Amino acid sequence: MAEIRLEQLAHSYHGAPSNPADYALRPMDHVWEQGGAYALLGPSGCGKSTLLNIISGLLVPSEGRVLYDGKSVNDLTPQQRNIAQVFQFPVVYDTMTVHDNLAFPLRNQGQTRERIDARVREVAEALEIEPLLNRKAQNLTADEKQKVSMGRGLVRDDVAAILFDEPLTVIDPQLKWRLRRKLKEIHQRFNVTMVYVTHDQLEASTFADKIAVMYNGQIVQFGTPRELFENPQHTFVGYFIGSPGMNLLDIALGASGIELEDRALAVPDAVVARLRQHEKGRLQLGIRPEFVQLVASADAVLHGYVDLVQDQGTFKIVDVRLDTPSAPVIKVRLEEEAPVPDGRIGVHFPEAWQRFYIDDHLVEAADEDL
Ligand SMILES: Nc1ncnc2c1ncn2[C@@H]1O[C@H](COP(=O)(O)OP(=O)(O)OP(=O)(O)O)[C@@H](O)[C@H]1O
Repeated sequence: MAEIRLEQLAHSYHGAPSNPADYALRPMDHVWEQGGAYALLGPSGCGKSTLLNIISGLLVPSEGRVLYDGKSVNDLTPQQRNIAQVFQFPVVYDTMTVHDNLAFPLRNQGQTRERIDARVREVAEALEIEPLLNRKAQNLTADEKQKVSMGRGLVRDDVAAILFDEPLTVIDPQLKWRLRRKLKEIHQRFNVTMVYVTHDQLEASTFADKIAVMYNGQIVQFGTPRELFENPQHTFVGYFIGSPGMNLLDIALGASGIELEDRALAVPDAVVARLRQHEKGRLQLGIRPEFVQLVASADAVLHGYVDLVQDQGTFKIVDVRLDTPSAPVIKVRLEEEAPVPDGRIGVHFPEAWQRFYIDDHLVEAADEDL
């Protein structure tokens, strides 16, 4: 097990990168602590696989260093790095039994037969594949093969880390949830550093204690699921995490305070003063659909009409179109039983849940603002 540290790491697939857009990974510093359960979450093409392959040694970074427990591994092969990697599609030896597939990495290390058998049984039991141990891998379903692939990653207890690259893609949706929980249990039991790549926020938050959100070749936030939900450091995190994502509204700093088009919003003076300290840039107000309140028309400065109601079974998503000149839509998440208001309604953003962004980055509240 190891701490994995990235130092000014960057990668470009172009021979001679000349601008930031030429980089699949932009310069980053990051630490995965020893024994942690982490997810690397982001949309397709943001650089997740590139980063994982650099950590495992399948890809040589064009800039920066990867350190395991403080030592650079840039010049080491994947084998020398002692990393286990589980890919999207199962990697198993079809002609071998499940037992022999799991035993293979240990036999390569020359471990004793007793030790191998004990460890194979332990891992098979954790993954609930004990009944399959004597079956040939070629006769297994895709789900079962992927469990064997995971088992091959878990079976060695000397690995620096286990990297999972969207490992549940081929798994039946019914089984996915169970396997994610299983992986979490296995993490707690074996205490090994795990990095789990996914584009699915639910998958990330059920597995990981901390999630690194990637966007455009950068880690834009590293935090617990709760931190990502309550305090998105970047508008992308606000938009990507949550169901639906955060409402983001263009606002301006006027003489009297924060203005949303032709309306003056109720924002504490200290927050307005703080925003005024910043250079010019695109200013946005973010508010999660869970925190928007629909109130009596007389009690609000913003008003609108319900445009659309989507019943999700356990909650409702209501689109409210504001009656400001550009008529933006605000998403509001309501309890399943809550009534949907009729006619002109007031829309209120509680101060505690207002977040402000300049050029997509959160403007942190100063202690005295809180
Ligand atoms: N071998 C390659 N040669 C050139 N460009 C590449 C190569 N591999 C990836 N890229 C580009 O690098 C960027 C990051 O790709 P990467 O596969 O790391 O993203 P990802 O987040 O893992 O996406 P996905 O979830 O679709 O696998 C993308 O723009 C991709 O087109």
